[in-house]
Amino acid sequence: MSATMPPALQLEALSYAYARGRPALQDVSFSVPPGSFTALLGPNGAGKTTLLSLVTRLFQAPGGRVLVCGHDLRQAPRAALGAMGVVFQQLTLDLDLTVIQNLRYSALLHGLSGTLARTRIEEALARAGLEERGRTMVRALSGGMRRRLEIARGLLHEPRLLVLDEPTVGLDVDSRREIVAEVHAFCREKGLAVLWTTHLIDEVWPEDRLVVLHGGRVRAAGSVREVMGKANAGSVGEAFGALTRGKAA
Ligand SMILES: Nc1ncnc2c1ncn2[C@@H]1O[C@H](COP(=O)(O)OP(=O)(O)OP(=O)(O)O)[C@@H](O)[C@H]1O
Repeated sequence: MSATMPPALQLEALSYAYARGRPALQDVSFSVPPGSFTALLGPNGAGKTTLLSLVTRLFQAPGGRVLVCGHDLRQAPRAALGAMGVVFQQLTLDLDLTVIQNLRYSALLHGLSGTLARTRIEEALARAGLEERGRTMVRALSGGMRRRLEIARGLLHEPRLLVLDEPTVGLDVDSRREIVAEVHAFCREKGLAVLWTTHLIDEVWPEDRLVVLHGGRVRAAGSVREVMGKANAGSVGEAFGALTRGKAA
């Protein structure tokens, strides 16, 4: 990875408040280095989904900056969003279309057609382990298969950054473990940067980057070892407990 490459994602001083209540995010800054797996770990209500809504431009922060591979989301939204694949927390597949129809529709939205689209769809089917299921209605797939399909769909346009909002919610233990391992492997093999939000400490691997969010604030960010050091903890679980104890200010 080139030392001059900009971060895959850079967040600078992001804050956000819903109409009622206290701010959901306060002065959030961190970056996702190119090719890294960065886990955004926070308990329920920490602000993870709100943060991803700012990163995907569903919401606009009143100040601060979001840069995707060096592209400012506000100044150059097409370039910024084009460099990013997204997997939202809620399923966004059409259950009454086939696997291939869902992929083809997304390919078209990304401007992919003809042979290129067919090649990318074949790659996506293979990546999701759904080669034999292309003509199956999504409704007939298991939860794990649907998630794999969504992840493969998010990679159709070959983004350099993939952001996922608690992608294992609702999956059984085996599917969850497999999907966590697959995305880690893909990140390592293809140099894809990943921002993975979760509240589950066992989804964080020792070589990951880690950002701990609590009460809308970044409590610690860095390598897993650095975050554990900051919390004076012997494990990710201990660090998470120490950094998220009590009410956030
Ligand atoms: N539409 C909304 N209107 C008002 N407050 C909201 C809204 N959505 C979220 N919040 C509040 O903003 C804060 C952050 O919520 P958010 O959903 O971003 O957290 P989260 O870390 O994704 O939590 P979870 O793991 O439960 O999804 C919480 O206090 C939540 O109650």
